[in-house]
Amino acid sequence: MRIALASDHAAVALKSSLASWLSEQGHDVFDLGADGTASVDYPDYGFALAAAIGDGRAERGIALCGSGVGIAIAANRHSACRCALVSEPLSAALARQHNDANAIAMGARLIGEDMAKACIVAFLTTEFEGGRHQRRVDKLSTSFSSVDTLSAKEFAA
Ligand SMILES: O=C(CO)[C@H](O)[C@H](O)[C@H](O)COP(=O)(O)O
Repeated sequence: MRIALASDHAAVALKSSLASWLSEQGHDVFDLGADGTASVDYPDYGFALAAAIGDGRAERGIALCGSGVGIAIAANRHSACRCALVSEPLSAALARQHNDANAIAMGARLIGEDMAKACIVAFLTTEFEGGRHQRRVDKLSTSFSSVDTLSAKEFAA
């Protein structure tokens, strides 16, 4: 599978370990940075990851920062990216089964390497269930500009 990884400075070491591990398993892995521990801004890397999914370079993405929160928010600004923040494998599996997530985000300051790997295994091996979930995932493609102008009442209708 073509898998993109991206992180800010807080998760460079974890990203490097995960990239090697995924490559050893035969995945086509590419690392979008960051390349060192100098302080950088997670939106730049979340956007890069989402863009790689959006233009087809990557089938899946793994986004890492200190908590996973910031880079997940950034990645999800791109309409092509459905990035789930996970810290255990069940959430990663559900993100595939119900949400057809094409990226996961994890926090390098919150979870260890073994747990990150368990989340990735669940993420890469679980299929989207479709059915009622497809309708909901389709709704996620509502454009941001449309969302911005809708009232809560219109969403519920
Ligand atoms: O986005 C985050 C918080 O939700 C990440 O944890 C970042 O990695 C973190 O904010 C970076 O913090 P730092 O103090 O600049 O290392």
